[in-house]
Amino acid sequence: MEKPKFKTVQELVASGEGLPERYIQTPIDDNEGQPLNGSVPEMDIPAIDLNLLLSSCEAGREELSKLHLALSKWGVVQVMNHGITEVFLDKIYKLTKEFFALPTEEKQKYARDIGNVQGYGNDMILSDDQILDWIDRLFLTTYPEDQQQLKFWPQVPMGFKETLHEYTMMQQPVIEHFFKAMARSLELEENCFLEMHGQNARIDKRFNMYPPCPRPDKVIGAKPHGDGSAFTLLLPDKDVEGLQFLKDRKWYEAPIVPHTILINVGDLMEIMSNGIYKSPVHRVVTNRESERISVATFCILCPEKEIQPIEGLVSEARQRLYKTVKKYVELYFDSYQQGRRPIEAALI
Ligand SMILES: O=C(O)CCC(=O)C(=O)O
Ligand SMILES: [Fe+2]
Repeated sequence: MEKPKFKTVQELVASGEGLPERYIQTPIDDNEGQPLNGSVPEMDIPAIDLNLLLSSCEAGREELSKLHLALSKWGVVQVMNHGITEVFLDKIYKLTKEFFALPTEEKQKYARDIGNVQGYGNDMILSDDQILDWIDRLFLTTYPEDQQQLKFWPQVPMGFKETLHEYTMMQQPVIEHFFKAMARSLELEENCFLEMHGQNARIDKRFNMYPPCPRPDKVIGAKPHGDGSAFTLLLPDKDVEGLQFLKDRKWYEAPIVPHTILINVGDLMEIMSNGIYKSPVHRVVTNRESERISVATFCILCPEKEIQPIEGLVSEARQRLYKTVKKYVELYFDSYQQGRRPIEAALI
């Protein structure tokens, strides 16, 4: 199949050509005229103990209310005690860094095809007037197995494929626990989200690389967006900040807490929770000095399943806010690149 003609940001930097116009943001109204790299306060999100969340002791109940508070206020928590070892998480970071450090020709072996999101490349270009994000990425569906496109799974660095497979398997119990904990924190039957989630729920992974940028005041790493997932497990860079969340029209920096997993609510959970848990808008800013990497895991519900607010969360006092949606992911990709929030299309 024909490969798209693109230059990744890493190639652009290496070519020394200077900064193309296409990366320069025109003023955007939600940053209230602030330079993109202005300093912002840190958000006060709690670290939640995943093990404790499912325990019925007093401490477990307290943990559930901490979860409820954080997800309704920010839509984000740091999760500790998730059962994935520090050594293993470090291996994921190391392999991701090594992949992006490979020569261009090697990475291009995994370049995505036109019309396919899976594979290696720069920001997806969907229209001529789109302002591009300062990001290169490798996007892979890792579960279920019949949706994997193994030709995009890097052969080098050695062990990448196996580790990725192992990581996906290790995440399954974390995902299941988190779905159950969210249900319990909303006083729902603990399997209700998992049942809506469906057997063929998909897990997508995005390895993100943000090279150092000559104009962090005018160029963005990832434009403001909410995730189209049920929720996202994120390993943000361990040393380099840049991830910010929007709350009440103000940006806040996500703290770096090594070896925790940052979990943010996605649009699908916002719909299922009838808006109680928020899918937060977030962005990534760039900096002049350091590259930044992150690894995002998106839990996507089976696209054929209908998603709607859980009955127990609709009442006279809390009217139903969202329509029933199907194939949300397709709708998502179209709106996302046009800078619109796809979830608005689901509002009643
Ligand atoms: O790089 C990050 O920290 C966040 C990436 C992100 O928001 C995404 O991949 O959806
Ligand atoms: Fe995101």
